[in-house]
Amino acid sequence: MEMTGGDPGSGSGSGYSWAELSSTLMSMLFVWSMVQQYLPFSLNDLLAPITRRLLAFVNPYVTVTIDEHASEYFGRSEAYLSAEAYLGEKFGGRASRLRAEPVDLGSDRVSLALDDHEEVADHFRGAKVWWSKSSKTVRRRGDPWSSHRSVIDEERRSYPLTFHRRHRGLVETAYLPHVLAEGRVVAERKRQRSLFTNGAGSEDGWTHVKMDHPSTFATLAMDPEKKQQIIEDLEMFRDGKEYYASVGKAWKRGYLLYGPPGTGKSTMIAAMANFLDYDVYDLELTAVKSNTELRRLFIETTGRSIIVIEDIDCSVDLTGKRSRKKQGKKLRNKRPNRDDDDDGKVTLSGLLNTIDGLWSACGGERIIVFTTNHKKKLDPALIRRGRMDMHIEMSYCSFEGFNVLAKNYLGVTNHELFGKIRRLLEEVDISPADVAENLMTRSKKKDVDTILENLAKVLEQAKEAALAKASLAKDKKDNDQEESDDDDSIDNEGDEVSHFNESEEMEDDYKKKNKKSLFRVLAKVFTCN
Ligand SMILES: Nc1ncnc2c1ncn2[C@@H]1O[C@H](COP(=O)(O)OP(=O)(O)OP(=O)(O)O)[C@@H](O)[C@H]1O
Ligand SMILES: [Mg+2]
Repeated sequence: MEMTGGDPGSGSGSGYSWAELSSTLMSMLFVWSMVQQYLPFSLNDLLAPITRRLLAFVNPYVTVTIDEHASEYFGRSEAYLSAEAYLGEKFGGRASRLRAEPVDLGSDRVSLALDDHEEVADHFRGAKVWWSKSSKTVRRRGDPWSSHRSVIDEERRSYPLTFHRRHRGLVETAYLPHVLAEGRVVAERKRQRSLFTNGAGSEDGWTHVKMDHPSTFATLAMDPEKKQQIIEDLEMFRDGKEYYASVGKAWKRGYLLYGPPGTGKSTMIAAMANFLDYDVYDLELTAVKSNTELRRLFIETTGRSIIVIEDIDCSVDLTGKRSRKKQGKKLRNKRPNRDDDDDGKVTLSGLLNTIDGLWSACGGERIIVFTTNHKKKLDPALIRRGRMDMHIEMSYCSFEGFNVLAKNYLGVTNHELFGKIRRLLEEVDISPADVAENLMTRSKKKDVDTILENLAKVLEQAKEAALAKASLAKDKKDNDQEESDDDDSIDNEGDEVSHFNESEEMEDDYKKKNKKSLFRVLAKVFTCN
């Protein structure tokens, strides 16, 4: 906000004639501008402060300007948005020129704001103030971090607020806080949550649609205790503005969701966003061309949002292990460094620096969520506490999880087959996605008995398949062991050990994936019968 002496525009002041004063001022200014043209520059400079003081003496009005952008490269300022919401709500029915904007993409609701150069008078505790709306085109450099110095013309709007200087204290301490608080309430009421995505062909970074995902914590199948812990953690975060300020921490929190495919990681993110009433920024890292672009995308996110990077291990070559292996042993202990910049792709250090930069530079609460199927493959620096504060494992379907799904999909909380299904779920790894798929009714007539019987059959088949695989794997391991006992010349160097472990781990994941597809096949066979 900027405060200057100024002109209240039309309307009557309190206690004397504004029209008289206005015409006197106009005449003075006119004469002064004529005289100025004939004065040398140095004299003009000398007289400028005196002129300003003289004008302030004869013009008792002060103007405070609320700009659309607090800083050149940041989004629209919160103060501006609040003032806009306040004025739209209060004068929407009275101002003669208004601008209608859809509340959101695809929305049929519109919000009303004052049109450019429109003016309205407001009254507050006996004081009269004038709001107007002005706009100007500014020329600014494009991306501040980019080496390409493009220049962009941008329309910048502002709300100048004018009042008599004797109301200055009232405006500063009571009226403006009142406008901002009221505006925030109105904006909150009208707000429609959005799902932002990048890489949709838009040059400007994010594009958004209405966020409309039905997932809630009530419909999420997982261990109830763990679920409660997460809900409490989110509540602590949401209501923790003062706490975060008091301990000197940025109001941000990171969650790492890991677990096999189909266990509800993406579903959990939607439930989190619905619970907190936050926007979601789904960041597709493979579509980000450089660290520079990544920084810009992060900075463009707004407060009260969840920034999501799904399958972080697959997105880019971010895993320390993999990159180190590629670069050779010499680099094994190298920490991600701050200097490696834009070489045309996002790097681990670029991502770390961007997160840390966002954490310290941007106000407003933000959550960042990474998801992965392979937690062990991630560089520890990426997921250390402080960046990823809470690590949440999403696991195969438990009986408690099944109960939630049965209630969601079939509307049942008990059945004679529940006991059997419980025992099978304890022995078989099946994802909630696969259970959900089996619980989907294929016809209008919901035959709960048949559906649950089919699920029990799928679980039994899966159990047999798993046993057969385990016995095959055991035979293979015994064979390998015999062969390796025969060969004493193997060099058990650390790197090779870790390589061996990793390939084993990958094989494990591969097995799990196969098991999952096996479930899918079985599910299909049974649902077709
Ligand atoms: N825990 C769960 N609770 C309720 N529904 C679930 C759960 N897990 C999976 N589902 C169902 O399965 C579908 C797929 O789940 P989701 O996309 O969340 O899995 P994911 O863990 O993100 O998998 P991936 O690792 O492949 O991304 C969801 O649309 C949802 O219907
Ligand atoms: Mg997912």
